[in-house]
Amino acid sequence: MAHAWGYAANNGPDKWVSNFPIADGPRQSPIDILPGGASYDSGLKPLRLKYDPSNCLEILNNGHSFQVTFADDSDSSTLKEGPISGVYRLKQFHFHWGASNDKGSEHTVAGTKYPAELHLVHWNTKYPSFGEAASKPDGLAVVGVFLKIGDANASLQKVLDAFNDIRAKGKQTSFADFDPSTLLPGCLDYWTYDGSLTTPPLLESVTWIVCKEPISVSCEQMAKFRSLLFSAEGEPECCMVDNYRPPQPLKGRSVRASFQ
Ligand SMILES: COc1ccc(C[C@H]2SC(=O)NC2=O)c(OC)c1
Ligand SMILES: [Zn+2]
Repeated sequence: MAHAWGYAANNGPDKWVSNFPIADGPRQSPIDILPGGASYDSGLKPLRLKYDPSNCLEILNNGHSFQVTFADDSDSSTLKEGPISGVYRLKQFHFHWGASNDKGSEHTVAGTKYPAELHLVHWNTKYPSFGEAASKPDGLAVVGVFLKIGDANASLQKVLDAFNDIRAKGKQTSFADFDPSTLLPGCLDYWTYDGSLTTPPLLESVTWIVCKEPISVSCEQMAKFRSLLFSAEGEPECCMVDNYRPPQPLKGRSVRASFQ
């Protein structure tokens, strides 16, 4: 029977190690980013992101978050340069958020938690597929973007408007013609470090690229995130909130900054 991990007291992040021992591994994510402890690396290139809205396929509630999935059978939506070498294809994006605005992000910055965090997941095309890449040390590159309470985000609203069709676990609906670059901050300064998936199987295959500048989200939009359910139709309703893993030990890793 597949292990039913989650974010509750009985199956949450502190319990994952029993079925996924790598949870105590040397390069786990997320981490608390200390700007003073990051070293500026002038060799780091600007992020080169190119997304084709026509690759956008669907939006689904997977019981842990919601994700927007992209066609990844060509190099039309890619991440290049930055800290990586080669070409990484966009596979999906999803979010993590809290029950209240004082928590929700996975990465933190000098202990500061943001109300939510966006993850744009890309896989290295030196491998034949996303599944293959997910098990390789240089297989994945995830761009993380913090969300900060402020003005309503018009681009994010397009995603939230699809929520009525995916309220329960397992629900999905078509979602087309969306450009994820409209969810990026104006400034693409970033921190980067070697890490892992932040959910089981917690594979240590992610080059993390965390943007310094947040994007905005309104209080009303955060309430919409919290209207989703961890539970499937017909099950007792359980609000999808606090679907974040707390920061993990750095274990000697260095964090580099693309900016001074
Ligand atoms: C088996 O492959 C997987 C499994 C889970 C995730 C999602 C995790 S990883 C992250 O950054 N945030 C999350 O919620 C994944 O994403 C790359 C890849
Ligand atoms: Zn994530």
